[in-house]
Amino acid sequence: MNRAEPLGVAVLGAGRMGADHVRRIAEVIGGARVAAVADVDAARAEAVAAGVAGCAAYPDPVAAMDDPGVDAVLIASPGPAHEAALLAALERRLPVLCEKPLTPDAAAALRIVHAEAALGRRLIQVGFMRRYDADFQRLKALLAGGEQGRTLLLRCTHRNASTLPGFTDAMLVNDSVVHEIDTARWLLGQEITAVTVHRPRPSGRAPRGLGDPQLLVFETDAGVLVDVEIFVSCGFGYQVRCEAVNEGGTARVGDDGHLFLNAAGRWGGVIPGEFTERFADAYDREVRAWVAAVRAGRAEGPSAWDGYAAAAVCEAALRAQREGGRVTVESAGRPALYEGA
Ligand SMILES: NC(=O)C1=CN([C@@H]2O[C@H](COP(=O)(O)OP(=O)(O)OC[C@H]3O[C@@H](n4cnc5c(N)ncnc54)[C@H](O)[C@@H]3O)[C@@H](O)[C@H]2O)C=CC1
Ligand SMILES: O=C1[C@@H](O)[C@H](O)[C@@H](O)[C@H](O)[C@H]1O
Repeated sequence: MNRAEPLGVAVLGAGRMGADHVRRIAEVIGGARVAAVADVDAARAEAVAAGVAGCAAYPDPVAAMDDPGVDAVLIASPGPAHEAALLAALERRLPVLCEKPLTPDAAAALRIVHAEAALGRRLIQVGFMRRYDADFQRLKALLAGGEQGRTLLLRCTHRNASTLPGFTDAMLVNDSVVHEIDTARWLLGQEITAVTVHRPRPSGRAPRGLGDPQLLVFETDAGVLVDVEIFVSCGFGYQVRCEAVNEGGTARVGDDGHLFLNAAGRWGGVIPGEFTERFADAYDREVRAWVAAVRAGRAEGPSAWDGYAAAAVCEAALRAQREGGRVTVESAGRPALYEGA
């Protein structure tokens, strides 16, 4: 599908991420234009579309996909709305960039994998944007190079300053830890096979009903342990760190790239406030790569299978949260479409 004219994108969901992706496509990346915006909150869709020349607003996401100017879809509605939007896009053979999680549960994710596999070609990329972050890419290259030997442990920290009321234990896994699940699979090239969840006493800052922070320990099929501190009401900013403990050294990303000072008996740096700031460059690279691939008729980046694999691990983590103990991950067979990907 090599094409000269810009790719016409329908953005579904005009909330925080959707509005930011609209700005990114309209003003930052080139090669694409926002042809339509849809939000079940019609006023929100209209307000966002009004800022973009030639962009139509719809209250119905399917109507937006059917806009004549639309060649591809970016899904930025909440996770539970993803399955319906993905199936409608696949039915129309429209390439999709779907914000994480692919779906909040493994059964729905598997339905998407099977629907795409039945078409015989990849149309879906999942928005695991850390794969596009320069620091994480450096860490991946270092691990792949093998100069520090085999990785033994991956130690992850994921902190948000605060979260909205209504954030649940399940969202802690499906919306937040899902990033570490994908990051670990991608960095290590291994599958996660089991998970245990540990809960300290909850912070007084956590929204009512949320057990925050939590410590999740994942085991991979090659015997690596991945621990994740998830703390979504830490109060002081947005902090994502990942340290690989290898046979011959350690390598960490997370603070580098930001100002780090030593001064008069103190050390420290600047902590970004939000993911939109910390991963701004990764989101730009992600959407730019998606547009370039779609315009060239290719599919790349995290696949629907990666979305399913993460959902299967999330499901095991939710069971571990509820029931305690060590829970093994149950995974379906990988369709041929995703072999070697
Ligand atoms: N990659 C990343 O770092 C991040 C990804 N996300 C993901 O982005 C997606 C959206 O998250 P936010 O923008 O934070 O949520 P939000 O709540 O700010 O916005 C969601 C918008 O979707 C609309 N909406 C609800 N149902 C819809 C439907 N069926 N069709 C179309 N629009 C619908 C809502 O009215 C709202 O305007 C989620 O999948 C979330 O997990 C969110 C934050 C960061
Ligand atoms: O994807 C994201 C949010 O949905 C999630 O709620 C946050 O915890 C993550 O840090 C952010 O990257």
